[in-house]
Amino acid sequence: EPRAPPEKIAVIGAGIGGTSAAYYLRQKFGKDVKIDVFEKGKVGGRLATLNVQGQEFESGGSVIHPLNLHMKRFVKDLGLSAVQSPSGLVGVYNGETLVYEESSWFIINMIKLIWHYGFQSLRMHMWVEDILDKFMRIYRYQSHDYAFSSVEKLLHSLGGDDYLGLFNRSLLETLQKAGFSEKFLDEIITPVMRVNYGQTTNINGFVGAVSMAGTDPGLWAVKGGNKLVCSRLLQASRSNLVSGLVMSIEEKTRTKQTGNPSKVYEVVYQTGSETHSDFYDIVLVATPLNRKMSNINFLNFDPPIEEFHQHYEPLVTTLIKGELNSTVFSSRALNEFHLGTVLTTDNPDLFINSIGLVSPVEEDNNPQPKADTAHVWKIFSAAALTKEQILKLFVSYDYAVKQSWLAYPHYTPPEKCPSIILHDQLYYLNGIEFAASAMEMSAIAGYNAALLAYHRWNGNTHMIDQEDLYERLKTEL
Ligand SMILES: Cc1cc2nc3c(=O)[nH]c(=O)nc-3n(C[C@H](O)[C@H](O)[C@H](O)COP(=O)(O)OP(=O)(O)OC[C@H]3O[C@@H](n4cnc5c(N)ncnc54)[C@H](O)[C@@H]3O)c2cc1C
Ligand SMILES: CC(C)=CCC/C(C)=C/CC/C(C)=C/CSC[C@H](N)C(=O)O
Repeated sequence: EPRAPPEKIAVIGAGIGGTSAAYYLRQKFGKDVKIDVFEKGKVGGRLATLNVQGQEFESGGSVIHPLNLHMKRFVKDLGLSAVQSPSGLVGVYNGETLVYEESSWFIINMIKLIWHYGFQSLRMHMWVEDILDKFMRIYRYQSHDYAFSSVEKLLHSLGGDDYLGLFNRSLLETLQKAGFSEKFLDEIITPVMRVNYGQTTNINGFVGAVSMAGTDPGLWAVKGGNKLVCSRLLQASRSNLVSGLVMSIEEKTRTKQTGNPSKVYEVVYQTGSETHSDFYDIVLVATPLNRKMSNINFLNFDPPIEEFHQHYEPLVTTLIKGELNSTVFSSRALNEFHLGTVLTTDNPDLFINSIGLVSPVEEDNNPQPKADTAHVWKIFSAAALTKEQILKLFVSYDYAVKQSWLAYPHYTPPEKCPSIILHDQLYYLNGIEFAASAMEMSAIAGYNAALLAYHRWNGNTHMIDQEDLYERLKTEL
């Protein structure tokens, strides 16, 4: 006999991971299960906007890849629309000069790249494309309802030992072995890792490839703000949003109406100054587990659930409306400075990772730097900028606003991804960020956790951790 569906499920965290999990849990478990989504801050989590003089700008997760199929589907199915992300010209600054500068002419760019770096740029493109090609297999597995019990097994199913090897070695090691030159790594690859992950080529090769994919053409964002996906997913999942801080989760035995004792989880949470608790059959934790970010205590588990000491990289997003001092980066005045983004090399004297022109979340255009005009620039830096630092970068500015993040894991390969299954019916989504942190990765983790919870609840072991899925599904329609 099929097992009765669970009565209540808790999801902790209303970022893209938690809200996509709630959406897929509803699809799998049906209309009767009660789903509570706990959120201590704002729905969206690391998808957020900041207001600059009446207009909203992305301050967290901003760009989405054209092949991020879950994000694409959410936008379509939830009645949202997409806008193209700014794709202005990019330069690379090393603290003294621009070591690389894009031109608006495709052919000139090609000649420049070949002149400086031979065919390494083309080889890099092919390397990323091959990794993305294999990455796309996850969509086929998930559309056939297959789930994975660990991030390592998921990665292995995409491309075997080579794929897992990418995760276990640094990007530097992988690219050096593949024959890429020091100059190319320092001047092109490191600046991309700095803008996207605030780190160097010491990150793992998989997140390195994801980061390079973040420079592909056709990047997009959600009109009105990426965080709208989270609120729409919550609505569509018909979950109950609990605005509160989860403090602890404890396994308890409860006698249900049927008279049989069953294992449940007691979730203790705080709303304002009040403490409450509730019981759940299944719990999904959709926030990084560490003291600084979530501080959830797992009580009385046998064996105990390990303490998480996952270090997340501090990062500050600063939005400034002002007139850029282009002479910081080149001898040219602003009316001859056509770069929309300046990336930086790994120079300890530099106090920013990147600076780029941005558009409001409602707009679908490419801002161009113009002389005597104040534009909104987004700066990523490891620490908050001082007024003196801002005045080095801008001739003048009207408005500045900042948001501090613990943004993404500090990657130190080789490392083990935290388990997805923490206990019998207790799941953890954010271990996937140790492979790579991106919106689509959290959406994949949300879907995977919903499938895993469903199959484990119903004893469908044949739908979990299947080997050779790619070969097996090749012949299926
Ligand atoms: C500055 C920045 C730029 C980025 N740019 C991009 C980009 O361009 N493209 C891209 O794809 N990705 C980008 N990312 C990464 C992307 O934003 C994240 O990978 C993704 O949003 C993570 O989503 P999540 O739901 O897993 O976690 P989160 O968004 O962190 O959600 C977790 C939620 O849980 C809540 N929570 C935590 N503890 C508790 C508790 N005890 N009780 C209740 N609630 C709790 C938090 O408040 C939070 O809302 C960027 C990230 C940052 C910070
Ligand atoms: C998950 C896959 C296959 C692809 C995602 C590619 C992608 C969009 C990578 C970007 C990841 C990231 C963390 C970017 C941070 S900064 C983004 C942007 N440059 C900005 O200026 O805000």
